[in-house]
Amino acid sequence: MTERIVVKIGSSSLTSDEGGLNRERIQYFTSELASLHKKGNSVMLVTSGAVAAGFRQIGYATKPKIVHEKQAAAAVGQALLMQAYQEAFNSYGIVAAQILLTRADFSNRRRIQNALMTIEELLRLGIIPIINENDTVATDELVPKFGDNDSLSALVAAMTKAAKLVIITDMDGLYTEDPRKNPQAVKIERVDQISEDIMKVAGGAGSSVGTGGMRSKIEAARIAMRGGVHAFIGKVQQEGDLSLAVEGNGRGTYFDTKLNSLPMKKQWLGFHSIPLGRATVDEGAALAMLEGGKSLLPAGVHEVLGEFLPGDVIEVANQKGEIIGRGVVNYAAWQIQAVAGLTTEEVKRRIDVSRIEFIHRDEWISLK
Ligand SMILES: Nc1ncnc2c1ncn2[C@@H]1O[C@H](COP(=O)(O)OP(=O)(O)O)[C@@H](O)[C@H]1O
Ligand SMILES: N[C@@H](CCC(=O)OP(=O)(O)O)C(=O)O
Repeated sequence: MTERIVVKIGSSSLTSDEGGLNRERIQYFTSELASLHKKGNSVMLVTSGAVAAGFRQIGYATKPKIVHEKQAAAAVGQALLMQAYQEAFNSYGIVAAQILLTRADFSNRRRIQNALMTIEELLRLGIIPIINENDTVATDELVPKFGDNDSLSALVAAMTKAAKLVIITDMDGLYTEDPRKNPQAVKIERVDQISEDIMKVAGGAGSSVGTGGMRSKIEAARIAMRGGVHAFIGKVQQEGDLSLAVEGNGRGTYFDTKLNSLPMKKQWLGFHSIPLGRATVDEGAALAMLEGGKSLLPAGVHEVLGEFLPGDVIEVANQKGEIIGRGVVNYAAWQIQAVAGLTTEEVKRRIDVSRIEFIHRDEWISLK
């Protein structure tokens, strides 16, 4: 069976603690990816390693921590990384393309649509898109950053409606604790649902070149699963390991989902839109939205915060303060404040709105 597959490779798998690219590893991963590609799969690669590849080249002794130093290292390292991949893929007769994205690109529907159309065209031509965060423009201060590439890879997988996301790291899966800290930790083979307990076992980065650790990988698996993508987190080391991972026999943890892929509009709403307010709803309304697939009427709204206009996105919380989803509102903040808790007849008497639903079910995504 041929599939659309996103493979993410972390810095820890491509470079050493001392910095610089490990060419042998690049050669190995490329041959694994080429063999997936040869079988007719549409393969996308999300790769880290720009900072780790570049810092030694420009004379830093260790992986930099200051933003502009990291960016300088990435600017040098990204070119080295791409050059190494291009050469390696060329030896298999495969053309590779570079795509650099930021979180801001995802929050703008037009921009991400353009990026997706480019990716579609590349895949149609049998080219492997090689994706990384655009480190030289993304900083925590100016443009929100992914930081690690785990969530970037999950968003790419969900947006392109991939069947699988393979996150390659230096550990052969998720353990009950970080095995570097507790060698007695036990491997978790399968996860069907990402519960609070699963989030708790995942710790931070293990090596000095890694960034997100297991926590960001689990978060990525959660985004992928929500978008209908099966995820795998693990290690590939020997010939054929990547194909084994894709086929379900890899050395790692599998995160299986029963959900279908989400339409682009709902993905944008759930994961990339910027909410401008929050409405707290009563228990009945929360249940009707989450389990009955119903719209939210003013009667179920308890409290509203923020300044928003019709067409803006807000978060919806239950009475415990937990966020249960996001939706596009049909009312301005002052309008819903005036009619929260009132019956539909009463609302119609008091204000004039184009649609009676405060949030229509077609403009809503549940995040519970
Ligand atoms: N529960 C856990 N199970 C496995 N690894 C864990 C766990 N908690 C933390 N880790 C650490 O996460 C590291 C992998 O993340 P990271 O260093 O960011 O790698 P990468 O560069 O591949 O993204 C492992 O080396 C490991 O030390
Ligand atoms: N965009 C950055 C990624 C930073 C990073 O270390 O990420 P990761 O190894 O995936 O945890 C780079 O290429 O260096």
